[in-house]
Amino acid sequence: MTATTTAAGLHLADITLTYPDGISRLTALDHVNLSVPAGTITAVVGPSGSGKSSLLAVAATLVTPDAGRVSIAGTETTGLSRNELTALRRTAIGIVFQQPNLLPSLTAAEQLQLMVHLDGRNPKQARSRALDLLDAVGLADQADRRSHQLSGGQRQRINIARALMNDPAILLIDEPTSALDHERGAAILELIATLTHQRATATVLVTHDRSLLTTVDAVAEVHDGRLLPAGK
Ligand SMILES: Nc1ncnc2c1ncn2[C@@H]1O[C@H](COP(=O)(O)OP(=O)(O)OP(=O)(O)O)[C@@H](O)[C@H]1O
Repeated sequence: MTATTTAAGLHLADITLTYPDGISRLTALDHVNLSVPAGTITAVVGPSGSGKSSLLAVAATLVTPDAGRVSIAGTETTGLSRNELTALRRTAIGIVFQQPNLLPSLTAAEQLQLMVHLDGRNPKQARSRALDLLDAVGLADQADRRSHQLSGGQRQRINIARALMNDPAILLIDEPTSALDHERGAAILELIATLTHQRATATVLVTHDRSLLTTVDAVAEVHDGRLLPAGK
């Protein structure tokens, strides 16, 4: 791996995160190190309450850890202002939440175009980019349908396409298959792997479904806030 590739990915170094817990504090992440090179996908697995969502929130720069460093596509986030972090999230990080949260009044293409409008950028190319991405997730023929006319799997594909609208270097995905049956879940995982390799994103995927882990490049197992040695 070259130094450039290392810088281009997502790097968490010696992360500790605690939450207030009565008179003491609960350690949610305990000296966690995780490196995800560009163009690869790492699955984060572990029991309920082990720290998976906390790890995703730190990687997304939504939560500041007590200690440790987060590097996003070559940018060290320590010391950045709130505005700088917001800008970094908009340009470099795509987040796919468990629930698609699509707006009922918008068509599939508009759900994606909205990302560009919200960002205050020129919307001229938004439509063609939205159509390209819908094509990439296998929904080219659904661009003008509204969310209630789509299946759960199709909505999750839109959710993923939407996270890619700003061409992020880092893609963070929380339980994308929890609402789907095994076959549709496997298809979504295949899609995420393909997009990760094609678009060279550093992808982190939180999942409970270990049967889907054959599709990923690395598995990070979290127990009580600690990362077990990397495996696959
Ligand atoms: N905002 C918070 N305040 C206090 N404690 C929290 C907070 N968020 C999470 N925790 C605690 O931190 C630990 C890790 O939680 P986290 O949500 O990261 O686990 P998880 O592995 O994502 O769990 P699940 O699979 O159930 O979603 C748990 O003990 C949880 O109770």
